[in-house]
Amino acid sequence: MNYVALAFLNPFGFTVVDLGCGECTLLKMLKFHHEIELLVGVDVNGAKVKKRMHGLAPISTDYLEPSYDQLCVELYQGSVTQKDARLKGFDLVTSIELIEHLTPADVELFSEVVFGYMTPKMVIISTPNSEFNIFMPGVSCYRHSDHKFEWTRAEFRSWAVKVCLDYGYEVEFTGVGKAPQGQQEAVGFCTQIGVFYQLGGRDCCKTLLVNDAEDLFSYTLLYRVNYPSLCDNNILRRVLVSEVLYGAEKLKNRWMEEQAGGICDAVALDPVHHAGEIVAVPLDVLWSCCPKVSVLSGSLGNLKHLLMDEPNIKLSQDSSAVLVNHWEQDDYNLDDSGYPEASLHSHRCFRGICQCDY
Ligand SMILES: C[S@@+](CC[C@H](N)C(=O)[O-])C[C@H]1O[C@@H](n2cnc3c(N)ncnc32)[C@H](O)[C@@H]1O
Ligand SMILES: [Mg+2]
Repeated sequence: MNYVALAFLNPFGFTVVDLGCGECTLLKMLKFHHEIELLVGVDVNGAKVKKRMHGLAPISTDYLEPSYDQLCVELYQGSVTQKDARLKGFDLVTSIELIEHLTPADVELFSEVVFGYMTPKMVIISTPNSEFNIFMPGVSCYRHSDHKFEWTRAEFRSWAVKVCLDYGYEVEFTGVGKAPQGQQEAVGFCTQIGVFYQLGGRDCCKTLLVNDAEDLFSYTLLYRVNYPSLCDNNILRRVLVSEVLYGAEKLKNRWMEEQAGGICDAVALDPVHHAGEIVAVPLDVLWSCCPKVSVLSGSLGNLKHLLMDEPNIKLSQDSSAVLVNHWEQDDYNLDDSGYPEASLHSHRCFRGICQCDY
């Protein structure tokens, strides 16, 4: 799929269904297209889907470094000859090497379900081109024992043109797998592909009129997963908190290095003297020194607001600074309100980062 084709679709998050998804090979490739927000697979053979569906689960980096992309993957067991209301109105339906496995009567139902009921903006259908079989050693009839037919280019074209007339689409033909030199025009591609575009919106043509009472959920949901996304407020907070803690720790370490190498050598290196001390890293310093923190929070005000009720972050009483332990410790000494008291002796400062004795 190229970006020109995608540009024809909804720019605010695409929805794609792969009919006859089998082992989810196409879905596994499509999940890397950032534009796609809902990716659905349907196959009549549920066992086949179940065997491979976990390959569509998010991996550890999706959780550790989530992006703003949103993606939900759903897999269903069901037949393309039956309607399911959850599959209506998608941007794109793909059907790769499926229709030749259907009886002619089921191809009719497929056309009605896909173009008349699901009414996607775009449909991509691939099927073998029987004219190419002369180049396939050992193929005397069909390429696969389960094929109910294999069409010539003219037969595919005739079916596709009828579908367009019936349901208000236009079609372009292409393919993959070139014939030997000089014979491409006479024979065509190994696999022929029709790319169908819906004409003039969903209301202009013979779409099947289905009212809500008739809407069906005939497919069985096998798998559903939401990828972690920074659009989810809980995930945004989790990532922001870890960036704040990381940034504050780094700034504190820089400050300690400065202390150790400069004026307060003896003091800074004496762990006993500093036990229980806390370093205050001002939010505005974090904001300007940690690009990820500023990008994730959007503004200094937001940063303050987002951290205020965060149990894993200790803020100073006026919420202007993050408090981190001077030395690696398990706990701070907190007062009754849960925060260190504000009797700050800011006797050692570096870029606004202060060591405070509580
Ligand atoms: C040749 S495989 C193609 C699989 C996949 N599209 C690919 O290209 O790797 C055909 C798939 O269509 C599925 N299939 C056959 N009849 C179907 C039907 N009526 N509804 C949904 N899927 C069907 C089969 O179970 C099989 O997984
Ligand atoms: Mg096939």
